This record gives sequence, C-alpha cells and structure tokens, in this order.
Amino acid sequence: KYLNELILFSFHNKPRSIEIFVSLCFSLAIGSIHGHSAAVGELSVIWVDAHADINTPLTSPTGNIHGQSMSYVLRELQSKIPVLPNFSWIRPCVSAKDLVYIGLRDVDPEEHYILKLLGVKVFSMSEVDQLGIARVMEETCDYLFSKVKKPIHLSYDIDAIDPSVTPATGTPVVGGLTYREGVYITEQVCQTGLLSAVDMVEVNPLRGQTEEEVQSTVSTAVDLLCGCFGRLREGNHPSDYRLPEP
Ligand SMILES: NC(=[NH2+])NCCC[C@H](N)C(=O)O
Repeated sequence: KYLNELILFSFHNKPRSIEIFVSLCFSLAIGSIHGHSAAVGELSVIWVDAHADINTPLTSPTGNIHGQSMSYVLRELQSKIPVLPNFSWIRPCVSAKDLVYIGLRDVDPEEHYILKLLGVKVFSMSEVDQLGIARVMEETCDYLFSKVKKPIHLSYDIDAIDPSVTPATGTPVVGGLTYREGVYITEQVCQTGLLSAVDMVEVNPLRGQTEEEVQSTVSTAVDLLCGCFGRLREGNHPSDYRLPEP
C-alpha cells in the first residue's frame, strides 16, 4: 500500500530519476554512498539522524556496524580504519567538508571528538531549536553549494524524527525532529534539484509495540520519501494537466 502510494506519486509527477535505498540498518549507507559516488563522482552528503554513526571500528562502544557507517567512507578517517578482510572493496569517497549532519542528539564522546577534529558541519537538535529548521536548511545549502554544486546523497534515518511519531526503530532517542520539520527537510532538499539518491533506514516494524506504532512509523517514512520525490504540502499537479472542457 505504502509503496504503491510512493510509486503512483512519482509516476504522476515525473520527477528526475532518484535512486532510493531502503533498509532496516544504517550500514546500508556504506554500500549506497560508495556505489553512488562510483556512479556519479564527488557527492554532497546530508545525513539526517539522531546519531552520527561515525565511530571507527576501534572507537565503537557497541561494535555495531550501523554506528560506524560514515567512518568507512570518509577520506579523512582512512588511516584510523583497520584492514578488514570483507571490507576491502570500500574506497573512501566522501570528504568531511562535503558532509552535513542534521538532528544529532545521541553522540558518543569518541564521535564528538571526531566531528570536532574533522570540522564537520553539524546541526544538532540544539541548532534546530535555536535557528529553526528553515534557517538550518538555508545554511546547509549555502555551506554545501557555495563552491561546486555536487549531486546530493540524502541519508535519512527514521530515528531523526521524534519517537512519538516514529517509534518502530532500533535505537529511538527522545527529543527529535517533528513530523513537519522532517518533511520540510525533504521538500527543501528536493527543491535544490541536486538530489540524486536517498537512503531511508532503520524503519523496523518488529520494534513497534502496537499496529498504530508500526503504521505511524512506516507512513512517515513514505511521506519523507514522497517529499524527496517532489511532493509539496501546498499540493502538486502533473505538468501536462489540462482542465476538462464541458
Ligand atoms: N544507525 C543507528 N541506529 N546508530 C546507532 C548508533 C549508536 C552508537 N553510537 C553506536 O555506535 O553503536
């Protein structure tokens, strides 16, 4: 049903082609960013998440790979990544200056150190509170596109949104983005005309306590994807629409 809604919307409105990757786990982003950059070259990455997922295998407090995705693809961290037999295919392909985080509120001390060390642009929930989401998006675009306009890879973890809206996820953190802030991000990213791939991750129906929790999480994820495909809250119409004549 949800996929249907998304596909119908995207066919009727004929957006440019955008790759979508959907996964339970954020480690998907390693492969999707890697493949995306192999296909189109240098990328801008907008990472919307409660977590930075920038632990190296040596700093990770949990050992969970989903908390490490970014460290594998960042050029600046390569000397800190041990050689792992199954990961030899990964080539670092993103520069720290081309990365922006939005929504952070659960960052490990080691990750905080890395973010400061590399000078990564971060709009944590504190900045969202302080500036408002409109300013955050304006500054994100100014920062990323001041020199060269690179294709955007949007990595969207559903746990960026407040767990009151999207509870069916593995590592929920209170104090997240509202539904409206979450959708606004997708509308603005779409309107840059540079969005080239989207990851929608950590949507996990098994983590919903009730059917309502699952529904609310999944339908929010679909709304975010529709926003990426150009759905606007003001409404849309196909460019070839003509009023019927009586
Ligand atoms: N994609 C996620 N859910 N990440 C949660 C990461 C939590 C913690 N920082 C870790 O490294 O394990």
